[in-house]
Amino acid sequence: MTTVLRCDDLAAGYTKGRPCVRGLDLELNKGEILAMLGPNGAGKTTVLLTLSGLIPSLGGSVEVDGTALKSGDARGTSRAGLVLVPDNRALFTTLTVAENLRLAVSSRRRWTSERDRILNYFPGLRDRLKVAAGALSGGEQQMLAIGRALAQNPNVLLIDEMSMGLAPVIVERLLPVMRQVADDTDTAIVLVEQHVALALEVADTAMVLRHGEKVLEDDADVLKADPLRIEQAYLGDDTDPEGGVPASATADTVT
Ligand SMILES: Nc1ncnc2c1ncn2[C@@H]1O[C@H](COP(=O)(O)OP(=O)(O)OP(=O)(O)O)[C@@H](O)[C@H]1O
Repeated sequence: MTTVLRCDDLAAGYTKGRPCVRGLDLELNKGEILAMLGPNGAGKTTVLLTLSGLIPSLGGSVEVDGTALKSGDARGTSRAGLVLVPDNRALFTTLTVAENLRLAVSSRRRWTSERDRILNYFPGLRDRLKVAAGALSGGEQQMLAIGRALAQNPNVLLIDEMSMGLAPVIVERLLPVMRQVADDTDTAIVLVEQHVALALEVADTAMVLRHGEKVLEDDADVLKADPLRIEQAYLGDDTDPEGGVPASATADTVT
């Protein structure tokens, strides 16, 4: 097992001295999938933005493949092989599918082979290569966003709310592809996901963040067998039903 992503005592947020994520330790091996779970506002997106250098960290350290990342250095982070698929997908909507992919492939020589490798994961895009990204369905756009990230051959792929705006049936199809990618390429994947049960099906480990702190971490199989632990981690001490009790972790969605 080789650790590819490690963060120690990470503090993250938007105002110096007022972190909304605190004391986060995280270790991920090559080819492993971590499901990062938690209620709205727990800090999941903030962690991904910090890991990818899009916002500076407020404390702690992050390493990719043993190399310490500089805080807020998005370019250096991307060079280290850490790639984010943001929740808004950030596609060039007026460019075609092929053009979006082409921009992510660094070598002209490898373009065709890289394109075909990505289309093997997402065969639904094959007939859509000449279509503008903005004209794709939500599921196709997500495939393209992930495909574009894969074209950068990441060591670590961070995917924020892959299922945002997608029907569960599409999510059921996409998540196993991420498992396949991790197995084929040894890419480590952090999945921020609201579809808890589906995420646990493909993940190796899972953690729950709540109010900016890790309140639960275990093997995905162990948590799958004991969904009450996840439910309790989401709830914390908020037992007031008026406050909104989340759906069971056995259900498709916990928000
Ligand atoms: N740009 C911002 N400026 C200031 N505060 C922010 C900003 N974005 C998020 N926050 C705050 O940071 C905290 C964590 O938010 P974050 O979006 O990371 O949570 P999340 O777990 O990803 O939630 P969700 O599941 O709803 O996306 C929240 O209190 C949120 O209001």
